[in-house]
Amino acid sequence: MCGPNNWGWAFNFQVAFIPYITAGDPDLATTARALKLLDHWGADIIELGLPYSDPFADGPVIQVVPQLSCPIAIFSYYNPISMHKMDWFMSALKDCGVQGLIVPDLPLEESASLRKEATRKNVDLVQLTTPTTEKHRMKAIAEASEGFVYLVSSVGVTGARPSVNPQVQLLLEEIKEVTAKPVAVGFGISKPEHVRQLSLWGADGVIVGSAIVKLLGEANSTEEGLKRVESFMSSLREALP
Ligand SMILES: O=P(O)(O)OC[C@@H](O)[C@@H](O)c1c[nH]c2ccccc12
Repeated sequence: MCGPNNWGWAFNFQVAFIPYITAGDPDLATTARALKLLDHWGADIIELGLPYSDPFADGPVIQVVPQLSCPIAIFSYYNPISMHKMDWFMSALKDCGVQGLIVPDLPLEESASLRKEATRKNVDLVQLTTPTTEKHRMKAIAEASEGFVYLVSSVGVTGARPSVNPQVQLLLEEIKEVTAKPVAVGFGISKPEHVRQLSLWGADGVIVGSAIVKLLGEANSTEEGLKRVESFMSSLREALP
């Protein structure tokens, strides 16, 4: 069960491990299984990507969410959300047992109405800051962010990277000067040494997406893919303090 807030104890005792997978990739049945296994293997929060096809409302995935012990943050671009009435979308998230929402292409200046609706439904709208965000804007983003702040580690797109951007150490120092909220770092994290480094720099959470999606996508079968994800997750979790 969740603790006193939407995120349970995810950030209370350790560096949170936050895997990302995309709903329906390769199919909804696999997503449903993957959610249960990621939860079992120690995910503290799961970021669940909502493709434009918006399959989230389909059966198998919805049925699994209430069975999970870790909180779910839905990850969606603004387009699928804008195709629905905001209160309907937010009620659908809450009815499915979702704790958070991350919308990477919604600028802070345009997020007020979505944040208002999210607050009404007790869904945390998590904001993102990047290495190029000015400090005063980073402060405004952190203040507006609910639940935790998503610190994007590098410019560019998602994808495993050989090392963590060294700028993240200073970015974490700067963001922690302006907020007491947990800060989870994402983009490119794909090795135990990345996790160790971010923990040393003071990250409250590490978000891993592409490396997991790749393991699932490159496997010859769902079974093989999930087995690979299990050993990958265990290698990363071992690196957490
Ligand atoms: O895939 P990576 O490099 O591990 O980064 C996490 C990322 O996948 C996930 O948080 C995410 C998926 N799609 C995004 C779009 C923008 C920002 C972040 C994301």
